Amino acid sequence: MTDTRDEAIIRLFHVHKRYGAKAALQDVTLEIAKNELLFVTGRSGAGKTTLLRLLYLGEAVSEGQILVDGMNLSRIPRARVPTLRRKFGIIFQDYKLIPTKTVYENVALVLEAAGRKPSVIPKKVRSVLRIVGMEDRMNAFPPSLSGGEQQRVAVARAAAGDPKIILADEPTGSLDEEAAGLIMSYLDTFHTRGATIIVATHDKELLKRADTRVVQLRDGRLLPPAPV
Ligand SMILES: Nc1ncnc2c1ncn2[C@@H]1O[C@H](COP(=O)(O)OP(=O)(O)OP(=O)(O)O)[C@@H](O)[C@H]1O
Repeated sequence: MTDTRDEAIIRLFHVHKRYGAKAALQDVTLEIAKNELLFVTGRSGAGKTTLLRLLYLGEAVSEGQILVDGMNLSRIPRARVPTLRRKFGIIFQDYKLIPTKTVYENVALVLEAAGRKPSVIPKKVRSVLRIVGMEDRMNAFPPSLSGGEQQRVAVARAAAGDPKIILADEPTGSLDEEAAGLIMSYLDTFHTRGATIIVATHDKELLKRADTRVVQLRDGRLLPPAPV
């Protein structure tokens, strides 16, 4: 008999997150399977970013439990937080690239911080930049790139360390349709290579994809799945 629980890489049990009197998430229970690609949607303020932040201990839950790849986030000692964070690659809507470092350096920094051997870093950086079509711009500085190009570098940076989980917070929010489609195609590539991917988005074009599970937050609560 298959135990479906073993296939989950992330589990949230009755998770609440409060900021003072504001309930950003209320009683969220959710399982995300290994190598799933999941969209989290909902209006501005519904709790999408909060949900992503809780997964890598960017914030702690107020109540409830989260398990990530076997780690119970309520119980992990501070010394193990870097081990948790290395499971994630994170893509932000506003790219968050370092403007004074080149494209190459922005990606290499993540690998250096993760303690990768210096001898393997150049090959790895070139390989992820090649996937997102930015290898020929590796000596450019982010301010000289378009928004779509910066986001492609941000995707490469998130994927460079071969994280088990990639979180993307409105990754196409400031891009036109064509650039947004490219970003999603690169995320699909890393998904095919085995990553679990969670995308928080309002982008109606992305949400039209028939093959991807969509969960919806409203005022911090997860809506029940729509009947099929
Ligand atoms: N650090 C914080 N302090 C206080 N309130 C916060 C904080 N972070 C989020 N909130 C509140 O929690 C609620 C959920 O915010 P969150 O950023 O998760 O929403 P979101 O769905 O990601 O919205 P958007 O699509 O606009 O990014 C909002 O009402 C927000 O104002």
